[in-house]
Amino acid sequence: MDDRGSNRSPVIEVCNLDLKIAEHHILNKIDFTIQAGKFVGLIGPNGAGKSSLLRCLYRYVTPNAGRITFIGKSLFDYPRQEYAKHVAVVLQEIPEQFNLTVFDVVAMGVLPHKTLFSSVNQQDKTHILNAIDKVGLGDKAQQPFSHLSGGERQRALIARAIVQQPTFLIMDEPTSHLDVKYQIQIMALAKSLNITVLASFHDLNLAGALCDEILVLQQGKLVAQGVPIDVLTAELLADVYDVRASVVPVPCPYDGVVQVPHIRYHYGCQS
Ligand SMILES: Nc1ncnc2c1ncn2[C@@H]1O[C@H](COP(=O)(O)OP(=O)(O)OP(=O)(O)O)[C@@H](O)[C@H]1O
Repeated sequence: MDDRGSNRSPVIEVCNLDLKIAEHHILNKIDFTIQAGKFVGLIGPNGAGKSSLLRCLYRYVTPNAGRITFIGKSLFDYPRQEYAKHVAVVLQEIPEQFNLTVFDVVAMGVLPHKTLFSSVNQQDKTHILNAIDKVGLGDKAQQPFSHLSGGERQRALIARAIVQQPTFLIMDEPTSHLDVKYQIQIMALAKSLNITVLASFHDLNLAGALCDEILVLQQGKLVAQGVPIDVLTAELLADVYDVRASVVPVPCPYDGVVQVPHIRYHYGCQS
């Protein structure tokens, strides 16, 4: 069912956000709202500011101006553990997690839900193993995380996010190390969680097929936002990415009703 037009409560509200690093204006007066349960894609060329914006949202950097409201309260007012319960992050830089097994890494997802004196119980263990199975790593649960391939590590980190049961999932290029099967499978899995997701993408067809809404950054400015079929036009691809392409509407793979954009690039036609 297409509920893209429905009015849900906002999970994230970004207002007039500015980020400067050493006099370089990286984000410029960014405004947007993400409603609960939406799967939102963040796209834009290299250097547009996608990772910087996500870093503001997962509190790795503090913006110079503007406001980020998370479920009605300033994002920066949440105590650390409270924030960790609500927000999960999957990044493109994959840490080594020295000496830990895949199970150990995924189990970190339950920690924000534990008090100082409670430990991982049988129910948690079942939940952790289920998440490891879901991302196709069931046979590697006891292997060292450091022995996994890049794509397998990324899938383990997505399993960790599943275990964390966040309200809001932030993913920075979550498919960058994944082969095409896992690109589709992992993103479908993230979508099936029915939580609010903001994920950056370079694969615009994947973004167009998966996302309820798309935000487009160009040189630190938000230049377009809306449903994929409205945003991912040949004109936008020419203006923002400087590529020639044709865009054909096709039925959404998830509901077969909504039209999503299918992009065909015209190779060799760049200016
Ligand atoms: N710590 C930093 N110091 C100086 N400049 C930075 C810093 N971090 C990012 N930038 C600059 O900010 C701009 C946006 O970078 P960012 O990594 O957010 O872009 P992006 O859209 O995620 O790019 P990509 O698609 O290549 O990953 C770039 O020009 C980058 O060089």
